[in-house]
Amino acid sequence: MNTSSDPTVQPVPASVVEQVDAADVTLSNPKRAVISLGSNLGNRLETLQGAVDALEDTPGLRVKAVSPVYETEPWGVEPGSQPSYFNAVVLIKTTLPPDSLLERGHAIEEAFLRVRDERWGPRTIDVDIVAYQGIVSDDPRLTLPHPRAHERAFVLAPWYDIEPEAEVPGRGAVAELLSAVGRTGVLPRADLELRLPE
Ligand SMILES: Nc1ncnc2c1ncn2[C@@H]1O[C@H](COP(=O)(O)OP(=O)(O)OP(=O)(O)O)[C@@H](O)[C@H]1O
Ligand SMILES: Nc1nc2c(c(=O)[nH]1)N=C(CO)CN2
Repeated sequence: MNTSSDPTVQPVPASVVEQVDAADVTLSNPKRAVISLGSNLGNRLETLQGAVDALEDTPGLRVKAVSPVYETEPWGVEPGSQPSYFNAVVLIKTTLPPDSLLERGHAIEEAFLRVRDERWGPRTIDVDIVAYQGIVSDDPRLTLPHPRAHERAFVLAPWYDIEPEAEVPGRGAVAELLSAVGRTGVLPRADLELRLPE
């Protein structure tokens, strides 16, 4: 049937076509991104798994790899002032642009009742965008790569496990950055595991 001559078939507006494409990463040119997850309040493992599942449930986003879980000393605060963190890194493919991915990360944090009060305060969940494709940007709303990722063993160690050849754009190889910062206070928890959503 020639639909263009059928008055009952309406042409699909371009904006709708774009939405449909954005809803399925298999349809259009997905980008790679690296997400860091951290939790030091409540049931830390359950929360990390919930965040992985929530990422996978996002239209236009697929989780491609999930790192081992690390138990880590709180970084950037007085030693002993906070519970230890569970940290993991997730590799995704997505058709969401960076600002929508950031928004989705904030929505996941809200869903897990993250309270924002003090800087680097304890939290049920932290969702950081470590890198998005090779983009380098110093926009404070979304700095890429994450401005402190290259100095955080709790990001570099799990990322290295699932992508040993990875680079932090503009900073160098994850392997070398990890050697430079060391693994002190970052312990693999081989007894724990996050599931890669099916
Ligand atoms: N790459 C990024 N990933 C996530 N948030 C970012 C990024 N770059 C800038 N931001 C901005 O940082 C703001 C504060 O984020 P957040 O409260 O998660 O910081 P934090 O986790 O306490 O500290 P840190 O940024 O050192 O990890 C966010 O509202 C966001 O706009
Ligand atoms: N070990 C550890 N320390 C932190 C973490 C984190 O995820 N793990 N996140 C912070 C703010 O993003 C500050 N300090």
